[in-house]
Amino acid sequence: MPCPHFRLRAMEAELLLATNNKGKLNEYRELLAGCGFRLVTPSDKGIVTEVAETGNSFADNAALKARALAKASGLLTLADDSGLEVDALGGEPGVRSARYAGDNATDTGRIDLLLRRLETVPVGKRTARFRCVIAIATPTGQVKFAEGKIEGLISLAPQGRHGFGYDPVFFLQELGKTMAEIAPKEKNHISHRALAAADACLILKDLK
Ligand SMILES: O=P(O)(O)OP(=O)(O)OP(=O)(O)OC[C@H]1O[C@@H](n2cnc3c(O)ncnc32)[C@H](O)[C@@H]1O
Ligand SMILES: [Mg+2]
Repeated sequence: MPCPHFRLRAMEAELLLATNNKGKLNEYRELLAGCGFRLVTPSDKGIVTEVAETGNSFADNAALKARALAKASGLLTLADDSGLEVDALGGEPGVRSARYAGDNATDTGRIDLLLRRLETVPVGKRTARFRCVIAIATPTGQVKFAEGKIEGLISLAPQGRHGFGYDPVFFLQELGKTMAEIAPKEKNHISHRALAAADACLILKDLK
């Protein structure tokens, strides 16, 4: 007799996670686990699409990615555009967070550039926030949004091995640790993405 759990999962509709970022994917697998969809990736579906992130806001770029992949796959699709805003840099790198040190740069390269640009900025003026905007698109092009943010300080040097991107230099004052020093489960309780995903989950449950 087939396992009842298997039968339940087989009935769940698919939700495409439109991202090429493994760090985001890992986080969403946990964050969206109870939202009633079977999560699939572009590579699961054999879809290779690089969407040009030409928007001026996280919301515009999230919608561009979600719409393009929903159209290509015929599936309900969730995309995330996120990044770091540093007050002393007038909000940079912002929507350019992934491309901050050039198209082929690594996380380490981006962090090095950020720390160099902040070399003369004292600790008290290194305020920053991570923002995340989620766009959920239907194959017919309708889009709903959810968003979240978390405040922190840019540290003087990288610390910690968890997470991805700018996590090693994002210092959480209340915890006295960087985002890369806390366990993935803990990040998934407090992060910009966790807050956005909680709202996205309500939207998804509504769409079922
Ligand atoms: O567009 P996709 O394919 O989803 O992947 P991406 O890495 O290009 O993602 P974005 O365009 O949204 O760029 C966001 C960048 O901001 C940074 N970032 C976003 N969320 C982060 C987080 O939780 N921790 C650390 N850095 C983060 C990281 O460098 C990302 O590459
Ligand atoms: Mg991107």
